[in-house]
Amino acid sequence: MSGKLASEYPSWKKLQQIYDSEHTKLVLKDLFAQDPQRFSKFSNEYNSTEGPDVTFLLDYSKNLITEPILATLLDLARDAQVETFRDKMFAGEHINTSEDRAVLHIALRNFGGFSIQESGADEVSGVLAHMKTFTDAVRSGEWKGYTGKTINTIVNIGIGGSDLGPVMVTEALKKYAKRDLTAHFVSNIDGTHIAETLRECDPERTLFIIASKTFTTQETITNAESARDWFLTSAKDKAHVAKHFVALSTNTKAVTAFGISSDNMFQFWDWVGGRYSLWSAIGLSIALVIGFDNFEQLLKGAHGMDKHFKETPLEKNLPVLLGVLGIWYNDFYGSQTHALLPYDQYLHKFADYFQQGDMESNGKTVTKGGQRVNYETGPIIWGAAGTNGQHSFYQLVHQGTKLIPADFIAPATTHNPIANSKHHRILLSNFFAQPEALAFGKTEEEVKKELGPNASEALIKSKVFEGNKPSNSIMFPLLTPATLGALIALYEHKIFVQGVVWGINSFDQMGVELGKVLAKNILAQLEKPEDVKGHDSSTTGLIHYYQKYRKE
Ligand SMILES: O=P(O)(O)OC[C@H]1O[C@@H](O)[C@@H](O)[C@@H](O)[C@@H]1O
Repeated sequence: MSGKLASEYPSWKKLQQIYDSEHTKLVLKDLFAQDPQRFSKFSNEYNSTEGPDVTFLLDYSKNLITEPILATLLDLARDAQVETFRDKMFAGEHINTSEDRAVLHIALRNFGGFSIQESGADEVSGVLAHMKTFTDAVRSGEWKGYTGKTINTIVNIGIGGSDLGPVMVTEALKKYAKRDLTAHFVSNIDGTHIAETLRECDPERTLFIIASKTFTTQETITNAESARDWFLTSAKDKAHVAKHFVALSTNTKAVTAFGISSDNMFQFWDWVGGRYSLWSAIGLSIALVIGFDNFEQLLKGAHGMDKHFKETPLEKNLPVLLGVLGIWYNDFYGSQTHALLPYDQYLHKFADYFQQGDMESNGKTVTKGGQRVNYETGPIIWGAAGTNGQHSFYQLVHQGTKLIPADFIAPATTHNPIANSKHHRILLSNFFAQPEALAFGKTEEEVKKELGPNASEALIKSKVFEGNKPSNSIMFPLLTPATLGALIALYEHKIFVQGVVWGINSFDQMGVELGKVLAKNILAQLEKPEDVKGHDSSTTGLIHYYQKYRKE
């Protein structure tokens, strides 16, 4: 991000030459055969140096790299000044240039004393204390609803970054959940979402958490108003709203205007990006579900990874390694997507979460300086929890025409060792087998041997696995709050590294604006066909069709 396009760096040019001349020779089967030390060379164990013990293994040996290629990829990180920009982020410099903001999710989990000057950074511990007091009161039953009953249901109303993090983490840490507190998450403007949720709620025992950084997001405010109307149908008196509605926001004025008292508002700051906000007050639903101490462990685990990212040389720096490996496929192999494949049911929302985390951050076409890039930026992120994916899309990953790099993620120990951990052993055997199959495939010779002399040529060909499909494997002892925190921070920083190399601003999201503006304009035209003006014939035709058939 030195004002240049990434493709102008000497290291980028060198990588292109290496790709052109060597990629056909980069065959995992041969690379492993040639070097018995390949695993130990291309794997790293992470051990936290601060806070709770967190450890995991990153095995990146099944990538289409050699030592010189990796060294050149790391040169690319150096040419792009990744370390300088990382240090600027940690110091609170306004690296989100288009919005003139600092990028300080690391300040929300700063238990080890990074010195950060930005205003608001010194208020974090106060908000955490507020969250703790509130969380303890609700969970202990001390906080009562308007008829004196305890809270047994929470409904987080938010969208995007004000929804996906809490959803993913409460699912991931369900083992730590207070089971007699039900959590719902309403995000979609589709009235079905709030209507179906409210069917399961008792107004006397439900707490609504209105989560919106701006407190102007149409979906969230509309859902919150409908929730308030529903609540007041039973509670009647507006004064009761105080016991049942809290807000998580940076916008005190709008929160107060909604009718939520500032005592029931949990603050955060403009330097917390929506997709990096689960560590802030936006995490209140997480703290309510798993308890404040576990929430703090999550934060501390992330802080450990922040330290690792800040202090570890590039060669051993895990977010940097993941970042540059992704660039190798995205920009030189032409891979369009990257799959996140956790072999842990608790992580079933992990890919959904990083769809926003990665694609909203790095789905950009112009550099910070306003130049159009002449290379690919952010990959399409997708995935599902294993082994479900194996019975669905893995066919294409194994035998389709596309190269899909993937991260396999799994815990060594399960929280649910039912049937003497038989389930977990089967799960893990698949976690080990899939990357192996992807990397090494199955040759025509092997298939022929298996099928015998009478097999047709076509059948033989259909059973060949070309292999040579790259993957990373991440394994940790057990999915604890601290481990999850470290894992999320690992991917956050990977996204950062890639954004710096591509020279883009990973921290704005201008691309979500146009659709919002057009929808607002159309909303005002929906009543009468003669009001529908200023559109192309397709949009006009669609609106007219709606107007013909709607029943309201
Ligand atoms: O938290 P609020 O302000 O409601 O925003 C919710 C979401 O809105 C979207 O349009 C994006 O900008 C996201 O980054 C953001 O997380």
